[in-house]
Amino acid sequence: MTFPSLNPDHQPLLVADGVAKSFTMHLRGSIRLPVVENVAFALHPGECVVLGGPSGVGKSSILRMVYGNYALDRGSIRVRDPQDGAMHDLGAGDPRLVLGLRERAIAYVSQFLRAVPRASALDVVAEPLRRRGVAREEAQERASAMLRRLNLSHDMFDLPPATFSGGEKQRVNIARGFLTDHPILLLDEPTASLDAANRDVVVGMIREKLDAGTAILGIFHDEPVRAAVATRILDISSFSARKAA
Ligand SMILES: Nc1ncnc2c1ncn2[C@@H]1O[C@H](COP(=O)(O)OP(=O)(O)OP(=O)(O)O)[C@@H](O)[C@H]1O
Repeated sequence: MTFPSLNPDHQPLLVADGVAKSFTMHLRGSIRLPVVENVAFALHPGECVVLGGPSGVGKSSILRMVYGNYALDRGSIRVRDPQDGAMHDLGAGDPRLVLGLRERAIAYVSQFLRAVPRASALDVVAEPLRRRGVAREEAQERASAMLRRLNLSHDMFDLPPATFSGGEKQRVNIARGFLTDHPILLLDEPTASLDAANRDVVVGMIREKLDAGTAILGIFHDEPVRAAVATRILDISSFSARKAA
């Protein structure tokens, strides 16, 4: 007998509650810049929640808080750890917890690749798999297949991505983020620098992730991509701290 409440498909993988964020501009007389407040949402397996709202409303800031890059002023962001099935508050600011959840629960495709000097594109893509214990040969084979799917020229696989074009770097970044099976995937404008053909490849990859039960939280300014992948739009304007300020 199974209990519905124990079915992982019915349980959220991430719950944000009462989240507030402001920035203090220390070089500008410590002016406080409120951004968002009372941010509350849940993310379930197989859904793609797209953060919407005008420029500067706080979409990237929310994504960065969810990845543990930005501290929260208030509230909690609880994330399910596949290791013990329990929800842990990433917003509490424990760096070991943040690193552990990045290892096991949350993958992030940022807008820009932060390449390791001298590491080849293939190694940059394979590295998260290697850290998860996959043997070097298998990790490189899977990385290579992913880069081929994203139409990166084979000549570039052994080169460091530092000198690649914007779209080439973005494809390396996408391949790296999509190769592992983290239950939560954060996407910050993954198709911004891509041509139409590669944009379609990425839409296909996002849909496969959703079919496999991955929960996606993302920012997509590209309207056709957004329409093709979003299961729900979360309008961040409703959490803006500025309208009340
Ligand atoms: N590190 C930071 N220091 C100071 N202010 C910041 C910082 N990061 C973001 N902000 C400010 O917070 C506000 C929200 O920025 P954010 O990048 O989250 O918006 P956004 O909705 O993602 O915008 P866009 O759609 O233009 O990318 C902006 O006014 C921005 O200037």
